[in-house]
Amino acid sequence: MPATINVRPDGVGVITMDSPPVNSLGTELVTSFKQEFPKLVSDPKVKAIVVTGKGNMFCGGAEITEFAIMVAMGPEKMKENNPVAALSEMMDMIDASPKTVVAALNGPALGGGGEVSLACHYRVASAKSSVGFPEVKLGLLPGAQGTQRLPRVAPLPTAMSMILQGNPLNAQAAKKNGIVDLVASKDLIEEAAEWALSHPPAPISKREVHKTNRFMVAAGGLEQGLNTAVNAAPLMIAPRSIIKCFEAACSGKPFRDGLKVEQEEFTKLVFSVESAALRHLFLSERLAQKVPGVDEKPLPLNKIGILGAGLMGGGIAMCFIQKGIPVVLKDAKQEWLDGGVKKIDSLWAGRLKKGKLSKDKYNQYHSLLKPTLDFADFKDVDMVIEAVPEIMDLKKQCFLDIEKNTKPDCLICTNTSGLNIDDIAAVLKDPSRVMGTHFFSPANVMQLLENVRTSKSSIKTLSTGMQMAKIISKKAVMVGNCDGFVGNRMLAPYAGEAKMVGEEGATIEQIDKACTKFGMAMGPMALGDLVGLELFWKQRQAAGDMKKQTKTYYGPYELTDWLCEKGRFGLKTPDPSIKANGRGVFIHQGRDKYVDPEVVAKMEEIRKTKGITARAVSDEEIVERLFFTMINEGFKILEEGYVARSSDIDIVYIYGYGFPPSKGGPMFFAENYVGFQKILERLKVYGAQAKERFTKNPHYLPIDYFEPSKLLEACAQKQGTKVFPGQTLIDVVLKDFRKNNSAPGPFSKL
Ligand SMILES: C[C@H](O)CC(=O)SCCNC(=O)CCNC(=O)[C@H](O)C(C)(C)COP(=O)(O)OP(=O)(O)OC[C@H]1O[C@@H](n2cnc3c(N)ncnc32)[C@H](O)[C@@H]1OP(=O)(O)O
Repeated sequence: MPATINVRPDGVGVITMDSPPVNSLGTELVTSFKQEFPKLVSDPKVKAIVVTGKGNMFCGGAEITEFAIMVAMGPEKMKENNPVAALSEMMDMIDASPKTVVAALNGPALGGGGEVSLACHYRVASAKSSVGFPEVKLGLLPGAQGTQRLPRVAPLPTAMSMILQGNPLNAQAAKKNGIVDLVASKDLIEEAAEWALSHPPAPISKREVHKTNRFMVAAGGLEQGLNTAVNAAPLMIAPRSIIKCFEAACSGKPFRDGLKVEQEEFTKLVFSVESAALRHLFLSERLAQKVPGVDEKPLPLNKIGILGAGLMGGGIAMCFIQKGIPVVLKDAKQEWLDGGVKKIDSLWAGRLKKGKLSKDKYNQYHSLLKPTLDFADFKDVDMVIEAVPEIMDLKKQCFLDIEKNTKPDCLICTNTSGLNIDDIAAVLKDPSRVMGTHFFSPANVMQLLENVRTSKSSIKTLSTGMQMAKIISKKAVMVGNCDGFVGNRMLAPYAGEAKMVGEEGATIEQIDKACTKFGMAMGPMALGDLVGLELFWKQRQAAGDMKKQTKTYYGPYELTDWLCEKGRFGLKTPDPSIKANGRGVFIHQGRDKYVDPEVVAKMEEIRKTKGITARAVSDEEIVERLFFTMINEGFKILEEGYVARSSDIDIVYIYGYGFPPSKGGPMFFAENYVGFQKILERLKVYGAQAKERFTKNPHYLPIDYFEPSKLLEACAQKQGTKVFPGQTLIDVVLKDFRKNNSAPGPFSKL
């Protein structure tokens, strides 16, 4: 039974929520709770009741997978079978108990779990427990009475921060804010039982909202909270609904009337595409950890070697050290090593100065870092991550040196973002030890890790790579070894079209603004300046033929070449003569930036050379051309088998490229916001325009990124087909597609 009861000798009935892994309030648990709880109420031997959770978790909230089922039923059917209404009834049942009910918080009480605790008359918490309402992160609000109960116990600013931002409170803070009555010092259940026996029933629903909270609402306190929330996430609709619920709670309305508002707002949110997107991300993030076929026990990772003490190598070293894992950091020259260590130290010292890092931790971090020039220091490491410059021969030589100096089972990983990892690995006796670990810059900050599977990587290697990401708290996605992997491969057409619409007449400001208005953390032009404009330029130089670019034509390169030839790579290249801390497309001064007038003049010159007359380009066209080509590339990656499922692409884009979470990632956006048919149709239109440009103007090369993916075409044919709640149509179509087509990627037959 997911809810179990037992009666203690002192007459306290204990009901335990037991639904692993997090005691989420699925239909089964709620039904079982509603059957068992009345037994305690009616049992004459029971004097008081304690509600608790099994294991380390009180309760992780409503069962998130059931929301998709609710939505699939539609609002009408939902009236008959509504799991959240059932949850609310469970709250009423607890609240109305004639016997005192105490929540014994044995661990986190989140969302619906927090609401169960507030339905109880009192809360006794273990020191390691917490209370939180993270629903807003799923585009929702506490829909099982939480919005009406919390402002009846906590000060409004606390309640707002908890529900609008989803910030949990630890037991001590919850006690300070009136949410928890006692933090247990010895035995949680004993102390909760004692509290229950010595206090009368006191349902929160009967309490008046504190007059300070009422006064704050009357004085406009809610608007401030709303503004902060809306500024932080302008595309989200949940904050407005949450504010309506607070208004209802704090305006003197009876509890039941407030619940009606909460119910209405919750229903609106649960049916919204924003909430669907955020729920998709929650589940996708966890699904990405389950890589098909990668199921061996990982190797232990007790010590790590990093080769290359540059910006990436240093950032990667920090990730391990901050988790207590010793790192041997090697470079080829003392000055490079010193520079790397200095940079790392400056980051830790900065945190020390701001009080964000203790002196002890700072010292501990340094004790875990061993800088060296000697490969022999890699003799006992379990994994080496190579982060040297992107030069194939250099990487191959490094791999041979690593092989000579490490244990035979030590993993050898490369942080390359552009080179073929199979080619690098081919120099080794045992290429099965190799995989790609593509970190994003700055590596100690960015959450994404693209783990790259080569054609020879062993399952043990891949399992260890996924485990490594968990240890250092990265969101890892396993991808295949294709050009640019997932993220940069999809970025190429996006960046290419950004340059193309610029040549056609859109201004640099307009291009970036259209993308930030779409929700991107920054526009493509600003992104280029941030990551460094020279990357692609150097790749093309290395490939030997500047005109041909690397393998395919990703839009015009004249402007970037001109900037790179002048040494203006973006944020990393200051220009003291104009007081710029970075110069690329933009002149960066402090935190401000403006488009370099010389860039505008150069763009006009390029247009003149190519015989182009600038035209007005609409924001809509910019968005379609940049994002639809990016999405098309995502479909091609799926059809070629370089990624397991569409949601993995979404995770890459959310955590690595600043794609707006409320749009769920590019593939979710394609399926749920735009529709495959429209994308296909627009790709054809823009593709025809690109073809005409190429045929008429000798300055252009043919573009193949408008060529529609076969998988996209197959999805467009099936558009509108119903799939099981929680599934995506892309993945359903993909399954058939993979059955009937062969493809080069490692996931093509999985
Ligand atoms: C009506 C109500 O007001 C509405 C709600 O309650 S909405 C739900 C609100 N609750 C939440 O948002 C909490 C979501 N969960 C979490 O934040 C974290 O999972 C946690 C802090 C509870 C545990 O974190 P952690 O120990 O790192 O484990 P984590 O990997 O995240 O989760 C373990 C498993 O439980 C699942 N899970 C966690 N919370 C869940 C939930 N509320 N519903 C369904 N599944 C859940 C995860 O998907 C994962 O499944 P998997 O093993 O198949 O991958």
